[in-house]
Amino acid sequence: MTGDGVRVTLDPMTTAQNRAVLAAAQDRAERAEGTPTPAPESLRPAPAGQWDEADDTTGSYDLEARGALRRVAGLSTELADVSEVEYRQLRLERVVLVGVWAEGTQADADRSLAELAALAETAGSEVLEAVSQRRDKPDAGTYVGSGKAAEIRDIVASTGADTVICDGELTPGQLNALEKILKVKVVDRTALILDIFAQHATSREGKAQVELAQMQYMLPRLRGWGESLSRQAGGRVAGGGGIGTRGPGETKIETDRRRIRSRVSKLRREIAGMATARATQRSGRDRNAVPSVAIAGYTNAGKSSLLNRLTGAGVLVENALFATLDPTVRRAQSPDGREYTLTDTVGFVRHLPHQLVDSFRSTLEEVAGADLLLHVVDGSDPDPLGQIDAVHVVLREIDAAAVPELIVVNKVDAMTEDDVLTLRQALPGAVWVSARTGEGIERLREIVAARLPHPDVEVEVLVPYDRGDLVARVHRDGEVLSEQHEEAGTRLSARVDGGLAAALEQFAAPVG
Ligand SMILES: Nc1nc2c(ncn2[C@@H]2O[C@H](COP(=O)(O)OP(=O)(O)OP(=O)(O)O)[C@@H](O)[C@H]2O)c(=O)[nH]1
Ligand SMILES: [Mg+2]
Repeated sequence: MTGDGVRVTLDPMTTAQNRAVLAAAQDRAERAEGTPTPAPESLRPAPAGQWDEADDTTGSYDLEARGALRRVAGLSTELADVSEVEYRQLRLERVVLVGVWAEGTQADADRSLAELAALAETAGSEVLEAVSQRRDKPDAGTYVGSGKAAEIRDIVASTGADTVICDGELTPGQLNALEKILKVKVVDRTALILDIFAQHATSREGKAQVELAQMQYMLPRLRGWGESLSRQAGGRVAGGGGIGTRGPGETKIETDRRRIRSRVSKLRREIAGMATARATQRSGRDRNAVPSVAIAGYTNAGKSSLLNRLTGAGVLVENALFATLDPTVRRAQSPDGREYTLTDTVGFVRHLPHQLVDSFRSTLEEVAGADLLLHVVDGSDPDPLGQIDAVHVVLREIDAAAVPELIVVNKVDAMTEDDVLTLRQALPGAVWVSARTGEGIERLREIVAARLPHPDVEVEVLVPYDRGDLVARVHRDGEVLSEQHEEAGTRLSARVDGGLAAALEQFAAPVG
């Protein structure tokens, strides 16, 4: 059955986040419009004031570099390899969004499309229109019903869109059938998220992980893309001179398949190698019994901002989805002087493509292996509880559900008092902070310190003055209960872990 169609013109003022993402996208689009010859322009630094004000708590240098890279990367649509082409052409396209709304309220459906819009804009597209349809379930053949498809075809024609983005993961058959009707390229939410990851990956490991996910997405869809590409010859794909002209024939598809399969195995091997190196570093930290705290949460919740606020790390902060892909580990210190590590990680999203969860598994082990999880929630989002649920789904997938969790509601500066009151009832154990203003950060530091695993051996020692190194270690890794300077040395009463207790044994002193 075909239900009622709802045509939504996205109100860019719905949420502050959406507004800011829109502004950033418009900014990008304007800059791109003024650059008919992208190469020289892209090498010029962005004018001052274009980005968040430059300060080392926002990693603004990285942001600038990313903006420049993004445009240089646009040139790579000239690559002849179909497997490299398909993911690099979403940016700066003019898109129509299409959602099927099968469950939940109208508000849920609107939020889902608003998120799709934010994703599209993060990828560099310009959103012209958003349409959603109420149905029991997506149409098996064409995702939306056939009547709706015809309506969307008219919208595409009248707005001059060159791409339609569907809010789900579509089968190759659905993508194909829709392209036949709409006469423009159709991509799904999974491809869109993969595209953003591809644009944001910077490290060798991150790039390999994204490419692996892309290849796995690509493999079953190869034929579909081939057909659509050949039919689109001479189409309006932005910046893609020649992309549409290379429809691979049957043999080419077979060759591509083989090539992708062998690339997949190679990438798996590479990623496994890099994961081993990281595991070695991690076990080094474990041996020294440095407790580890992982920051996780929905994308754009303010995880990197919080890391910067707690450690002055200078990690990239951007009002864009999936700004962070690589884990950053920084040392932090509790108010009582103990050291621990804080790790910033990739953000999660509703229906995070399983290909990405799979290929980022080794990175996400940082979360699963942590002693404490700071689950950062954007309190100013319209649906913080929905975001928490989505994060829990991913945490279960990566076997991190058992890690002790501390919910940190961020962006309280952007919340109304009413919102705070409502959310407080739903989240009684949460800590309330603003990474931006610093509000609540000291309290957070104290709570984190209290939740760190406690060293469990109590010692009473008299350490001679020439072993100041040991005293320093007790301060750094243990918990000092009392300290006195006596003639023969420093008398310490402290709680430490087993390793340190063994090193201190020779200086054991009777309580006195
Ligand atoms: N109003 C307000 N905005 C904040 C706060 N913390 C972060 N932001 C903004 O939220 C946006 C996202 O911040 P990030 O720190 O990059 O968020 P993230 O969770 O690391 O995002 P991803 O790495 O993309 O998943 C940026 O525009 C920040 O300036 C806060 O306490 N208050
Ligand atoms: Mg981040």
